[in-house]
Amino acid sequence: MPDPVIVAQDLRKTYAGFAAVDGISFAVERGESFGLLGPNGAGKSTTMRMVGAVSTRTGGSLSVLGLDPDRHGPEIRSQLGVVPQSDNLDTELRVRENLLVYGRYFGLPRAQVARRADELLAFAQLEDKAKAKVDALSGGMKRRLTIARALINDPSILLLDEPTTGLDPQARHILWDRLFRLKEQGTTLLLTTHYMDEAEQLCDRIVVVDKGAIMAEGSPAELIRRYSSKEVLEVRFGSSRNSEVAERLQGIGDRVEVLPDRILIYTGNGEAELVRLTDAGLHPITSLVRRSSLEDVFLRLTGRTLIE
Ligand SMILES: Nc1ncnc2c1ncn2[C@@H]1O[C@H](COP(=O)(O)OP(=O)(O)OP(=O)(O)O)[C@@H](O)[C@H]1O
Repeated sequence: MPDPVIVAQDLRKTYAGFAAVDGISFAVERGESFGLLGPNGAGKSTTMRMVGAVSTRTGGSLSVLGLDPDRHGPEIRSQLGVVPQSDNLDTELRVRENLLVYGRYFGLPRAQVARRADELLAFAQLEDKAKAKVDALSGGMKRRLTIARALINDPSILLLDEPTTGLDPQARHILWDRLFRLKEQGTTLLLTTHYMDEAEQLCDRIVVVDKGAIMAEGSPAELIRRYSSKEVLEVRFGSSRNSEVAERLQGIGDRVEVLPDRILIYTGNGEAELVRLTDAGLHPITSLVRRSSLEDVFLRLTGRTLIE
């Protein structure tokens, strides 16, 4: 049963005649993780600002939790959590104090905010940093604190603008893990990213955005199936045979990579290569998967790469 909590129809935002968002439509279902994927300047942040009721639209319609953000800003903002692109934490305050002060902006009772702050410090894995200065935190910790702060009012929807930009791989993985946890708890996530791996890891569905318009929509797997031209066949023959088999793969695929437990065949046409493998007597294949990338989907749709 569809239960959309954010619905945009032909949504537009122009700045002095320039269309930053040029008629986009999408619906985010309750509890799903939905991504706006696109390069710099695509219109992702502008869309997020309209959803978050901090910027008004120029045209089209938008509904967030059944309300129009242009008319019901305060009600919507009280039910959302917002994680902006750059952390705007109060560096004069300590870690826990940041949560307490933010909670009071929402007019929540002091005892409730204190209880929630402790829960969120645990959630963000920052319990031992409660009294630390914000400046003493790593980039990943600051992001987690920003997310914790956005959750102080127990929002049903969390908006995240480029949540892991600038973080190292380990910090990104910790953050993803926290976002998975939120999703498990039923929070709807709307996030922007220009990282394909992030979209693949985190999002149930994505829209690919470029120059203010939607180029494609679907689950990462659907988009890859529909638009990607490159494929990687991951073939397992049984590890003892890998080196023997590798010698017989000359001329198959564009490139062959032999790993201890499997062989990866990079190719433009997986079906054709499978037939060739079988014709070459290379079986039994114990398992086979096709993998491809959203990077390739984007390139195919726009003729450009995501990070330029
Ligand atoms: N306040 C503004 N005034 C004028 N132009 C703006 C304003 N805000 C955004 N734009 C323009 O609108 C376009 C979309 O910007 P937006 O920040 O939404 O892109 P984005 O996809 O979020 O990119 P990034 O990944 O860099 O944040 C850009 O060309 C930008 O320069």
